Amino acid sequence: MNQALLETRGLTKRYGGLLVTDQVDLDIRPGELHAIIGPNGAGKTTLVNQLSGELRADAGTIHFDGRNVSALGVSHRARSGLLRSYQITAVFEEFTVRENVMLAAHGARRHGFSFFRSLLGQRDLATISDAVMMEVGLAPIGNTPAGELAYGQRRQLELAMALAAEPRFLLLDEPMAGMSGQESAAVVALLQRLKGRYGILLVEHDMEAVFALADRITVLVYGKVMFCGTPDEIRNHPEVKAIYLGEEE
Ligand SMILES: Nc1ncnc2c1ncn2[C@@H]1O[C@H](COP(=O)(O)OP(=O)(O)OP(=O)(O)O)[C@@H](O)[C@H]1O
Repeated sequence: MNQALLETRGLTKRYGGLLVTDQVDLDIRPGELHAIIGPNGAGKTTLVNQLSGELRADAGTIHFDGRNVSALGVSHRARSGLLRSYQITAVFEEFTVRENVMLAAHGARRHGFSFFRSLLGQRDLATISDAVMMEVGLAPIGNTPAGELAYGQRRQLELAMALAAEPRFLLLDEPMAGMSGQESAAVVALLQRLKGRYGILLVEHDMEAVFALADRITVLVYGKVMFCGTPDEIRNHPEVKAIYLGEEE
């Protein structure tokens, strides 16, 4: 049994009288793709914000790779490898796709020891960036300025920039939202390829994608974990079917 790479205990966030996440316990293993589903307003985005460090929890703890990161901010968590796709660095509109990916690769490495930093030259950054663009399917538009990208391509660029930073755990909040059918299919295929390499937490409303991709699924209802299990267990869970999947149908 693998030890959890990302573990939360009693994670809680309230806004006034509203408990948005309520004593959430998660255990996500290395290489696992773990989906969070739940009705609108269940607290999924709030949970992601707490994991990324954008929101400080009112109670509870977050351990990443055995280390308590609860008090760390976004950039510290990102540097330790726990990151959300768009957070690694800003997209520069006038720079090309390739230049943006290179900047992300460079930015994530500049905190290393200067000795290693100096070993990683322009050529290495270009090699890493080209490999990532190939993986994400952005290679054909590597020379397009980011400002000219369609919405779906831009989300793919954000994902490429996160991958260039060589994360250990990716937080993905509705990565397919607003994409065309073709673009969503490309992201599903990409996540299928990435699965196993990184821990991934995926919040997604597209149930077909969730059931195709997830190793395990946590169902959040009114901020509480209602159930956590494999896609088959979720499909056959009467309460989940009634409360969530029934609603989808
Ligand atoms: N900053 C805030 N102040 C007050 N209430 C908030 C705040 N952010 C979120 N909420 C409330 O917390 C609840 C959970 O919101 P959240 O966005 O986390 O849900 P969600 O599961 O991601 O929803 P969706 O599926 O619609 O994206 C909602 O009732 C929302 O109105």
